[in-house]
Amino acid sequence: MADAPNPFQLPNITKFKIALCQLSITSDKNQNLDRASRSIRLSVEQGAKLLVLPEMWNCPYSSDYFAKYAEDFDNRDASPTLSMLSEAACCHGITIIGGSLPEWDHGRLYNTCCIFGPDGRLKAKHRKIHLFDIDIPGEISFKESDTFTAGDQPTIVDTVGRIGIGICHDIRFPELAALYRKRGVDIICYPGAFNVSTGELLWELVQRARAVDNQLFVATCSPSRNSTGSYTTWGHSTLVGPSGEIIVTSGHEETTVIAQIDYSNIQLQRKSLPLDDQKREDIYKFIDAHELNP
Ligand SMILES: NC(=O)CC(=O)C(=O)O
Repeated sequence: MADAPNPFQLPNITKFKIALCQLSITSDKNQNLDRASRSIRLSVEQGAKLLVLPEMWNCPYSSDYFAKYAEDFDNRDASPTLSMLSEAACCHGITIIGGSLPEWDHGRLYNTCCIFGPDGRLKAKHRKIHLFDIDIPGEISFKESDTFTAGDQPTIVDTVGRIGIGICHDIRFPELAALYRKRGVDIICYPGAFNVSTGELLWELVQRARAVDNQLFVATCSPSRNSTGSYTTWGHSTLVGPSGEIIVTSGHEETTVIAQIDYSNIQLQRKSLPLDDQKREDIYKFIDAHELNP
C-alpha cells in the first residue's frame, strides 16, 4: 500500500507552508469531520501545501470510544473519514498527514495515521508503533495496549520532501527518529495528544530533542484542550527547526497554525555542525534492522 521510499531523491520542493490543524474534538463524529474540513480549507486559503491533523481527531481520546468510532479503511463506503481526507487532498492539491484514527483490520484495532497525496490517493498508513501505557499514581493512568495492537513498521513518504511519521508516544523513542534521519527524512510529523501532566514537562523537550539530534524539522499536531472525556490534552502544536529552534507553537485552544518551512536550513545546519562526519561509528553504531534483513 505504501510507496517504496527512494533514499536518493532530492526534495521536489524546498520552501513551502505547513499547517498544524489543532482541532477541538467532540463526541459527534460528523461534527469532528466538519471541523477538520473547515480547518483544511482555511489552511489552503493561507497557502499551506502540507497539513497535519491531531492524534485521534474523529474520536475522543478514550478507550471507551476507540472501537465505536473505528473504521475499516479497506472499505471506503464504511470509512467517511478516509473519504473526506482523500477528497480534500485531491480537491486542494495538497498532502495531508491525517492525524490518527482508530482503524479496524481483521478484528484488530490500530491507532493509525493515513497520508494522502495531492492526487487524493492514500500514500501510506502508519500504525502507532509504541503504545502509550502509563501509570503515574494520582496523576494519570492510561493503557492503550488494552485496546490497540501495535504497528510494526516505520513509515516514510515522499511528497513535499521526505516525511517520516510517528504518532505521539512514538516521539519518545530516539531510535525511530534516528532511523528516519538515516533514511534521508527532511521532516518528522508526529500527530500527538500528550496529556497535561506529561505535556507540561516533556512535550517541547522531546520535539526539540528529536529535531536537534537528527538536524531535521519536527512537526507536531495535537487536539485542543477542550476534548470530550476524562483525558485532558496539552495542545501546543509546534514546528521545530533543524537546530532545535521553535519556529512556531500554539496555546491549547482550537487554532490553525501556519508556518514556512525552508529545507535549505537542514543543509546549513549540517554544514555548520557536521554531526554525521563526527559520529564515532568505531565506538558505537546505529543499526537499521532493515539493512540486516534487506
Ligand atoms: N497519546 C499519547 O501517546 C500520549 C503521550 O505520549 C503522553 O505523554 O501524554
